[in-house]
Amino acid sequence: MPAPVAPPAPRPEPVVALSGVHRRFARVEALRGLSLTVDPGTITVLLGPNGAGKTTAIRVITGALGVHEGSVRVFGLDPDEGRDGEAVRRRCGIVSAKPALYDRLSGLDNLRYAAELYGLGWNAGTKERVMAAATRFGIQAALSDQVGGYSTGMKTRLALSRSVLHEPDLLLFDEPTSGLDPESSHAVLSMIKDMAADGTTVIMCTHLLLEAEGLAEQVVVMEGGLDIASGRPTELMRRFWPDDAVRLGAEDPGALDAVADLPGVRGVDAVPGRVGEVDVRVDDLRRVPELVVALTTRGVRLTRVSPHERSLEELYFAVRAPHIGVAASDGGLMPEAAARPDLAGPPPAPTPPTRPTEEASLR
Ligand SMILES: Nc1ncnc2c1ncn2[C@@H]1O[C@H](COP(=O)(O)OP(=O)(O)OP(=O)(O)O)[C@@H](O)[C@H]1O
Repeated sequence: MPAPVAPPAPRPEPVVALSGVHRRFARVEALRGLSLTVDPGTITVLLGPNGAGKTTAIRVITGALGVHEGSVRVFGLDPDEGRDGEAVRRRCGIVSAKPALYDRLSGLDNLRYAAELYGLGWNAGTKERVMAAATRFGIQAALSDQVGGYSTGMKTRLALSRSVLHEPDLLLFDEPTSGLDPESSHAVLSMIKDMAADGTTVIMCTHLLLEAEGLAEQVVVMEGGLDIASGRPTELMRRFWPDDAVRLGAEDPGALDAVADLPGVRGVDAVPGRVGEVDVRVDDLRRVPELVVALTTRGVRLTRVSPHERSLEELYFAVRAPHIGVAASDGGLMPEAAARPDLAGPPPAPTPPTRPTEEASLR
């Protein structure tokens, strides 16, 4: 008798659940129906052009901003000031893009003040926490200096130290590596990973797609106050590009035309900026040796055969393409899109995607 199949584990209670959230400022509707779910212990990265609503979303989650419509739940509570705001904020650590610090105070006094605000008191245990946080973020040697003399990176490190003093369950970072040198950025990102590995939930905004690549368990691409796509990067990539692809290069670029007619080939895409290379979409990567043999038998001298892994950058531009009036290229990167870092005014009506057949499922 076959063993009974165990029912799937229930999904854990989300740490953050936003549903149909609208937030308006005088003339701008910064959030136009944003929905977002964040599971415990995961890293969610909010991506999107300037003005997409990322910072507003973070401020709504922390209760710094109320909403005009929709529902916001953080740890199952309403973070609005008049409701459970204080209870929510006690469990959150926040680092904004330009952290507010007291320039005239020393780093230590800034941390001490924050510890007192968190209700930790100033005792041996708190002092130990302060030193541990400052050491973790590499700012301990400068703690007695006035913060006004800190570099941008030192200020960010101090703000990061401050954000973890009360051992929050949810960390919200708005461009945490902005202004940091590569070494410091690397250190900060690996600390964020460590904290998530320890069970802390992290939500972060960044414009640096490479940075998000190694970090995001969930990406949320925002545009005009809405989430236009969200999910695990690998799942989103599979939705956009259901086929596996292999990149081929040849000494004679024209020789690669032959590949389109070979068995199992579903399409061939030029690689922007790389003459003599193409991405070949196949029904199964196990076809690749066959393709190589077929091409070499026809006298094609191959210079490159490598699986083509999609990057988060390609995904980002593919997701945004219909919103900026540039069709998603099968080759991935769209220089036209890269040259338009922001939209002036509301996005044009979406154009049908050329490849992503499941685009309709992306909001
Ligand atoms: N306090 C405010 N008063 C008026 N408008 C605001 C305010 N805060 C945000 N906005 C507007 O709301 C929209 C979304 O802004 P938001 O800062 O959330 O975007 P963002 O995605 O974080 O942008 P960036 O990547 O530039 O930081 C923008 O049009 C912005 O001008």
